[in-house]
Amino acid sequence: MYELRGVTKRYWCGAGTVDALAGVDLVVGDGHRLVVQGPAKSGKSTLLRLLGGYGRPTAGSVELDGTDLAALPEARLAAVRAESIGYVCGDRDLSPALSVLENVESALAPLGFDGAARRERAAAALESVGLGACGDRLPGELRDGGTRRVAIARALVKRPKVLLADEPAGDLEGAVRDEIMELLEGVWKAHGLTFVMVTRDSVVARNGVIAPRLAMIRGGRISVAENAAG
Ligand SMILES: Nc1ncnc2c1ncn2[C@@H]1O[C@H](COP(=O)(O)OP(=O)(O)OP(=O)(O)O)[C@@H](O)[C@H]1O
Repeated sequence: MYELRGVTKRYWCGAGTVDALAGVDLVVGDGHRLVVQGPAKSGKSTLLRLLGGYGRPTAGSVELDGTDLAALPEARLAAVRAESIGYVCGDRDLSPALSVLENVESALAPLGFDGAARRERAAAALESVGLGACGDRLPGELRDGGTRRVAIARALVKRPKVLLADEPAGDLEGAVRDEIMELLEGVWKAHGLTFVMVTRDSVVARNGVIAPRLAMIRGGRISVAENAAG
């Protein structure tokens, strides 16, 4: 469960400052899902990064299961990220020179699995996103949203309790975009994950299957527009 209280994130750039988040209060229950939609530069990625334990707020607290991530020493924070948080950020974290299987396996490197266990888990994660037969390919050889599926498998392979997605269907259109959203919906249902997604795209945000609970973010301030049990 996430509980954010009074979260501000201020960046210093040049002579000025930007409050990317300006006093955010937010609760996301265990196994619930939340979609946050807002325009460019409204604070979406900053919010998701703080939920993921990347960076610390300037003020306020970001609690995951009662632990304030902002107060953890860096090594503990890195451990929480590696064990508990799956992060999908388009497909830019994939290594083009590694095979699809190796890309997924690499998420397990900090967790101390031996090679056979890594391969077994990675193969299962690829199977779960419909890429069971593609492990030997390079990411660049996949088509039609395939690299997004690899990125989702890479986030899932550690079996996290939280899945965070930053524009997971960004740049995709039509049927391929819908397939990725349906995949995420299926993942959420199958794994009982706490799921938070941020997007500029109001079509994605309002996609009925994925967004029973929708929040809007503007200028670093968040408001939950619809509040089903999601
Ligand atoms: N590392 C940084 N240094 C300085 N300013 C930053 C930094 N990261 C973000 N910002 C600023 O904080 C504000 C919010 O940025 P953020 O990336 O969180 O918004 P966003 O809604 O994800 O935007 P986009 O949809 O364009 O990716 C913007 O004004 C941005 O320029």
